[in-house]
Amino acid sequence: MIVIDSAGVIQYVNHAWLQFARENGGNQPDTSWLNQNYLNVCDQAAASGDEMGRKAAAGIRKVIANPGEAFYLEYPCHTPNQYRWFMMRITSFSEGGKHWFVIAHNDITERKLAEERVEALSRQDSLTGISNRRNFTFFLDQEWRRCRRNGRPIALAMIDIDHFKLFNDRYGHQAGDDALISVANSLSLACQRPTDHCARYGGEEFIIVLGNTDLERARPLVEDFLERIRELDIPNEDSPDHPILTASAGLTSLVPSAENSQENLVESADKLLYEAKHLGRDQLVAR
Ligand SMILES: Nc1nc2c(ncn2[C@@H]2O[C@H](COP(=O)(O)OP(=O)(O)OP(=O)(O)O)[C@@H](O)[C@H]2O)c(=O)[nH]1
Repeated sequence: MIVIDSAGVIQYVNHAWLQFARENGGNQPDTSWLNQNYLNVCDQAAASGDEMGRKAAAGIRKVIANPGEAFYLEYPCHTPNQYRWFMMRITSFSEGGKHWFVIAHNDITERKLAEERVEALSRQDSLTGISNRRNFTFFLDQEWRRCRRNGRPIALAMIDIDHFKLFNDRYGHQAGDDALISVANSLSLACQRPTDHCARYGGEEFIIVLGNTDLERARPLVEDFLERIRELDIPNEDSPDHPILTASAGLTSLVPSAENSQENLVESADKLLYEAKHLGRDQLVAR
């Protein structure tokens, strides 16, 4: 923590400040902090392209201009081998007819790590560990915009496990969960390009987006996804169609434009999946 005057000149530094400076390679003597202009330090950082330096300087000036206000800034401060986040807090007090400004930096790394863990979990399907529908929507939106900018096609496939109710009824819900995990693993292994993404869309339904891919190129890829599910060789002996776990898929592709939407893409794939189910399951319908 430091205290500055209204010109930005440091009047006081506490023990923790000095210790942090020593531990972080500052080899200046402890007393040299006093009378340094902290605003200048931030301005110099800003001039060398440091965005946080610019924000800090602006925040300090704002509180100096309005001493009743406070300013908070969360900023990363990583070293090559340490992930760190700090929060800078600027408040003021009056003493001897003058305003003084307290600048405190608190280590908030633990909180940031916890927030990042929560954020990652909120994007993940809790059973299978692959993306959930929310994260898929986010990815589709990015990929849609990219393909629209570049005038490139985007393909989308809906894949639904066949007769999964019969599977659950015969082998139990836990075996059903294990089967979903195996299917998810095999689909995510197959989706390796940065422009591809697979997610669990709902119960026994998976969704795959293939950026930069037309129908002709997408078709064999989705056929391969269905083959990978067959190759898992998970018995589904009560299925009236096949004694192993299979899936049906609907696939479509379009070039994003003002005349169509992401919802159109998903709806079309869903309709084609419905057709695949009605044609006898364990197959792809692509159009
Ligand atoms: N074990 C398990 N089962 C699930 C999960 N989510 C959905 N299901 C089951 O998936 C089954 C889906 O049944 P239906 O929608 O009738 O579809 P289906 O039996 O696969 O039939 P078709 O799709 O027409 O081939 C239901 O029995 C759900 O309980 C899950 O997380 N774990």
